[in-house]
Amino acid sequence: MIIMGTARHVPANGSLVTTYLLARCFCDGVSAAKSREVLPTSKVLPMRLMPGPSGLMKLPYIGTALMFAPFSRHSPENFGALVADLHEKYGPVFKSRLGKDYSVHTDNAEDAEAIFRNEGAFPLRRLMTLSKVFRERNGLPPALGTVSGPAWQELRSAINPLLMKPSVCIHYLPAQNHVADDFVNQLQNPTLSPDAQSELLFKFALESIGVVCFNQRLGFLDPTTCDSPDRLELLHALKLCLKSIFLAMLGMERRYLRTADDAFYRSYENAMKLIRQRAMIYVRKIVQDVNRTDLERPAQESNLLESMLTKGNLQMEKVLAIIDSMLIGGTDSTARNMTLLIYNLAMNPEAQERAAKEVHELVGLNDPITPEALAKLVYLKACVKESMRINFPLANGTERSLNIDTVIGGYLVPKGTSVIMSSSRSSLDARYFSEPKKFLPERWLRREGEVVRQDSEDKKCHPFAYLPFGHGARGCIGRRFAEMEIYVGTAKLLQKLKITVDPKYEGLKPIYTPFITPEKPIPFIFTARQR
Ligand code: HEM
Repeated sequence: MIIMGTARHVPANGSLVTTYLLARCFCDGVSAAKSREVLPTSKVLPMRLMPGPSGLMKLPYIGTALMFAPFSRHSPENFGALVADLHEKYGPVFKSRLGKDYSVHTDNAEDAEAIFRNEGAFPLRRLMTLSKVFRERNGLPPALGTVSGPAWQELRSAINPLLMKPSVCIHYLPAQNHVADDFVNQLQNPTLSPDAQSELLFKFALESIGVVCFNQRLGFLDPTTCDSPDRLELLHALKLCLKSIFLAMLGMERRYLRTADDAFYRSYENAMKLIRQRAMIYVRKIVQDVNRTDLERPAQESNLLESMLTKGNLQMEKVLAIIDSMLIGGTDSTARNMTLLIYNLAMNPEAQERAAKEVHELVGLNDPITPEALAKLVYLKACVKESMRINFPLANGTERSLNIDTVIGGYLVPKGTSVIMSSSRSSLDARYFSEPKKFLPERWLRREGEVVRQDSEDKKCHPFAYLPFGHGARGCIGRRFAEMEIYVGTAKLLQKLKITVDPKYEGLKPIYTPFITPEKPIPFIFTARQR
């Protein structure tokens, strides 16, 4: 059985939608042979004919190395620009070597839709082999990114109700307000260098996810403790882990597969061990409380960790695996997207003023953000969405290993192949968004007494063209928390401060670490808002 994404080789008069619908019919049990019968002039070509880098670049591993400096102008941090160049050269669908195997790249939202709709019960991304190797060598149970199939589902279904439920998220709103207040207080310091501002955003993200993981403050935003050697060590370890995982995923590093003595692997392992050791310190206190019979327990989830241990019925090692994933997955991601949002608000003063006005009207000048106000901050939320559209969080987008043979761009891509869906390009594509290069939060607003741009109703806006948190059962598990942290952090910032930036910083050059970040920290200017 095959499924079809875009069919660039369908008859010229056959619309894409019709083709897709026909393809869906085939999925319902009609064979591949029949599919070709129904689309007589479509030529489903074998994957070996798919365009892509040729010659030595077709070789496993060597092909990957040759795509990067010193053989090209791209470093791994410029992976987004590299893939963009390849799309320009080879078109919307091409293949490249990422490590041992071929990966297919597509920037068609229709392909993304076809792939996601057929991903089955156990969606699969390429596994994070570096983390997998670490866990196996240390006799640890798998983490979310290192496992697939029923084992992944078992882990995910135990924590989905805890992490994806809005009531659990809202439970942390008071704590997030405090974290955001501390962040804004530190941001007002006019002597902060651009590097220090960038580091502060990272600390904000870590403190925010830390309070969720451990139900206590970690001290990253307290001026008296934030630069203590043990905290800086933890920050460094988190950054190192993420970067190492990214390099390994690109296929840039593979020696670690052979030996535990490899220097790249050693530094990753040491960082992971440090993170686990620090996490244990915070976890121990909560475990002691969970085991106490004299403490009255509230009926509502009082904190995530306690819920995982009691209601989720997870063993301690599995809980720690989840905490690792949350700390590593939830810091760079939120910090970098906040940075880009701050940048976009600075570059678009009208949007910034409208968002600030909304905050002042719904929250006031000093008050904390309540659940009711949070629900109504629609313009601020539209700014967050628009910022991630215009500066997509990842170099490309979500990846899936096909669980079924699939036709992509007219080529038959075999089951098991990894497909990278370039949302970073489709988010900026005029096929899917009107005036795609403009920062227009209004495009996301619904008709609720809001001034709505005509194109918010635009049929062009394909739901699979913009997926910053991925999609479906394997979509980002931290999405609700990430969004809440960004909304609260930004609302608190706009409540007090005005953001400006020298116009010479117009035209951002992003790099990926692996989340989007400016090539060099941008010196933002934060000034108190006039009362
Ligand atoms: C703006 C912030 C964030 C962005 C843009 C983001 C984006 C993503 C994306 C694109 C995926 C892959 C989804 C898919 O394959 O369909 C993902 C997965 C994941 N994210 Fe996030 N993320 C963010 C914040 C967070 C936070 C705060 C956490 C921690 C709670 C987190 C933890 C994870 C985990 C554990 C996975 C793997 C899920 C699985 O394999 O089942 N992320 N994220």
